[in-house]
Amino acid sequence: MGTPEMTKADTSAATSGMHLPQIHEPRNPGMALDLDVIRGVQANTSAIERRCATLPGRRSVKKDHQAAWLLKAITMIDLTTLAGDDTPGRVKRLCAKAAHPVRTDILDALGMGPITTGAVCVYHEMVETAVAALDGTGIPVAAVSTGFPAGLSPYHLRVKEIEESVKAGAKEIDIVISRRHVLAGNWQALYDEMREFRATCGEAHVKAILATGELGSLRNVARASQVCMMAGADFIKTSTGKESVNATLPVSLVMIRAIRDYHARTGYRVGYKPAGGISKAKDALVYLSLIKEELGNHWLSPHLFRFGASSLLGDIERQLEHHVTGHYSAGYRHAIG
Ligand SMILES: O=C[C@H](O)COP(=O)(O)O
Repeated sequence: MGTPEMTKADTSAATSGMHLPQIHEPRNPGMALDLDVIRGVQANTSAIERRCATLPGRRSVKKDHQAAWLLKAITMIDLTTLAGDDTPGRVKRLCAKAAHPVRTDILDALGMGPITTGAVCVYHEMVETAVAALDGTGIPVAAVSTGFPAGLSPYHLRVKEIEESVKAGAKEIDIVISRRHVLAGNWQALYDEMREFRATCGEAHVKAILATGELGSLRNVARASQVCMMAGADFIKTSTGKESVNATLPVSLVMIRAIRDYHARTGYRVGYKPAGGISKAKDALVYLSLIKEELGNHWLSPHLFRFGASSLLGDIERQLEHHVTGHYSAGYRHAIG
C-alpha cells in the first residue's frame, strides 16, 4: 500500500489528536463575491494530472504507522447510506457501526481506545432515526439536501428542505449546487444560491457539493470552489456519489488548492470532502497524504476533512484485522460500512 511522505512524526501527530475534543475552527463567514478573483482562476490540466500521477506509487507507510493512519481515516468518514431502499433498520445498524467502527479486540491490540466515525450521512427522511440512534455518542448527523442529487427541484422547496433537516436535528447539511449556473458562468446566481443555503442552515455546518463530474472542466471546478467559499461554505465536497465520475485525484488537487488560496486571501480554513467511489484503504491513504502535502497537518482532522463513503470502512477494517491477526476476513463479514 503506497503513500508518499508520511513520516513517524506525522503518524504520532495523526494519532495524538484522535481523542481530543473537536477543535473549534472559526467558521468561514464568506465575503462579497469578487468576480476579478473568479475570472483570474486558472487550472493547468496537464500539470495537475502529472502531479496526481506521482501520488499513489511513492513511499509507503507500513505496519503500525499504516494502522495508525487507517484509524485516523475512520475518524474522518461520513459513514453514508443514500439508497432508495434505506429503512430505519438499516440506518440504525449504520449508526451502531459509526459508534463502534472497529472491534474492541483489534483496538486493544493496536493500543487504541474507542473511536467513532466523523458523522453519519443520510437522506432527510432518515434524519430523525439517525439522530435518535446516535443520541449520546456525540456523532453528528449530516443530511443531503436541496433536491439531492440533481438539485433541480423548485428553489423554495430546496430551501425548505434545509429548514426541515435542521429542525429534525441534522448538524451538517450537504447541499447540491445548481450545475447550470457553473456551466453558464453565472457566478452571481451560484453565489446567491449558496449564500441563502448557508443562511438557512443557521448553526448547522454546510458542505457544498459541486458534482464535479458534471462541471465540464477543472477550471470550472476551481471557479465554483471559490464562489462557494466566498458565499460561506464550511466544506466543499466533490460529488454526490451518483454522477458517472465522482471523486478523483485531479479534481481533489484543484479543490484543495482553491481552499489553500482562499485561506491565504481570507485567513479562513474551509474543509474538504471527497465523496463517491472511495472504497479502498489504500486510496484513503493517498487522499490523506495529498491533504498533508498540500494543506498541512492542520487539515487532517474531522473538522476540516471528511471522506464521503458507504463502503470504505469495510475495507479499512479488513486491513486492520490483517495487520493484527495476519489474516484477511471475508468481505461479507463487514457488510455495514
Ligand atoms: O457522499 C457520499 C457518497 O454518496 C458515497 O458514495 P459511495 O457509495 O460511492 O461511497
